[in-house]
Amino acid sequence: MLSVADLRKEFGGLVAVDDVNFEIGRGEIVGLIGPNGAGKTTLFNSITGVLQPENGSQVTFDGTDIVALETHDIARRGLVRTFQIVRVFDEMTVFENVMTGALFGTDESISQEEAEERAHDALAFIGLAEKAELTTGNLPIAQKKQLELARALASRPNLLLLDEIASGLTPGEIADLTDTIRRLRDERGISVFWIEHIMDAIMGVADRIIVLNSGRKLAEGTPAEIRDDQAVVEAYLGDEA
Ligand SMILES: Nc1ncnc2c1ncn2[C@@H]1O[C@H](COP(=O)(O)OP(=O)(O)OP(=O)(O)O)[C@@H](O)[C@H]1O
Repeated sequence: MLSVADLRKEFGGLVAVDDVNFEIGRGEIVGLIGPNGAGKTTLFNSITGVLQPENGSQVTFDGTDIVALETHDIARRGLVRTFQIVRVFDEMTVFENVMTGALFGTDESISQEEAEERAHDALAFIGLAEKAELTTGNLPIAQKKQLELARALASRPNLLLLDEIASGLTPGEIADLTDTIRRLRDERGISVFWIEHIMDAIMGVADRIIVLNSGRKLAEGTPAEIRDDQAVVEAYLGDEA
């Protein structure tokens, strides 16, 4: 469903993403790991229209070339992301935040009632229904992260891009979050592409892992293959795992 070919992004003389190629299939959970500065966030930004990649980069989503499209246009086609630093609106209620996803994330024009239904459904699925009327700014970080997921879900994504959603959470919260992400795939058919530094979060749930190092794809394989890959251990996992 997502096909990336020869993706390249430079900042001045620095090649942050260096001719990267990969595909993500329908219903897959794919992890993206690598050391700080490897180019993971730049790769996400180049796919989602936040950054314009270099000429010759190809990004195709469900058969459509999305390289030149704007972020909101890409989101409306079903490719939706969360951010490393949560970007929920603190002064709004939890429900109002999820409504922004339901109303603005989707390609169809839907009624207020339909949007409210989608928002309630997303909150219930993520396990935040009881918090719907609380002011977002007062939520603990784990619930803000759940809220980001609920807002993304309310916009009916086909592919969800998660940027370090497990950071700052306790092991118990990470286990709950991982379970939710697995359910999003199993029960809603949503594919997931997930940047993560916390190996316990990603290794147990990913079908496949892509490793970036200095902008290049260093390895790609099942979690077991990646753990055993000598080049990956030397570049990254030796410190992290
Ligand atoms: N807007 C920018 N302008 C200049 N250089 C940038 C910019 N954004 C990122 N970089 C550089 O590009 C490289 C890749 O950064 P990026 O943030 O994509 O890495 P990352 O793998 O996401 O790192 P982390 O795990 O720390 O989030 C780094 O050398 C970084 O300093």
